[in-house]
Amino acid sequence: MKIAPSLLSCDFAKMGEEIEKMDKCGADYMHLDVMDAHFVPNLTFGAPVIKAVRSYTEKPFDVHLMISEPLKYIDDFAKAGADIITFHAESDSDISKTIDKITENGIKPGLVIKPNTPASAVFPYLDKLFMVLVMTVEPGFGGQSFMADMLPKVQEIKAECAKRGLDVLIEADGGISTSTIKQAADAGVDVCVAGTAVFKAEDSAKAIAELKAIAEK
Ligand SMILES: O=C(CO)[C@H](O)[C@H](O)COP(=O)(O)O
Repeated sequence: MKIAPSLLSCDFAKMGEEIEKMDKCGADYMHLDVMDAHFVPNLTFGAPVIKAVRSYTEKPFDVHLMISEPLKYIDDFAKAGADIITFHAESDSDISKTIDKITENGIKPGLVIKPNTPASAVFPYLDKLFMVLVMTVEPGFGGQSFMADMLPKVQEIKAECAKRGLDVLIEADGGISTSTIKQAADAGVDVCVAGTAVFKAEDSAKAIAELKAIAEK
């Protein structure tokens, strides 16, 4: 199980140092939540901030675009140093064109589905994807409760990938903790995003190690 700490829960005044700390604590990816106050009811940061903190780690930047028109901004996030860009199937941009734009920039593409979107929404694009992100909360805010009823979607996507011989990573985002990560792992999740569970822990290194140990039991 890979752990991607969500910087949404970090101290924004020290984002660079927080990234450096997560690197030392054993994070696999840095998960950066970009919100536009339109696609979701919250506003965070954009490409200039990501560019400013890029040099604090060599670990991959996993950039989750919760924005209405991702296609317009792919070049900006690529230049800022994203390694993986995930965007929503429910956004206003053409899905195929957006995936192609991400790939043309040398970035790994991922498609995200909100809780009310069926697993089948990602099926037409699976052969072009590096990752599928299944939201286990409604996107917009950290600290929400894990929706275990999203896990059958993980199993459906895993099964479809296996049927087609595709190796696509499945990421889960929202409400991941020591109480929920085992269910996610058992369903086939490869990467868990964790905000509160890592940043609000007294010892973030211990929290990441614990999450991994529980997932791999
Ligand atoms: O994308 C997100 C919200 O849209 C966050 O990454 C997610 O909620 C993680 O936070 P927590 O682990 O506290 O639930």
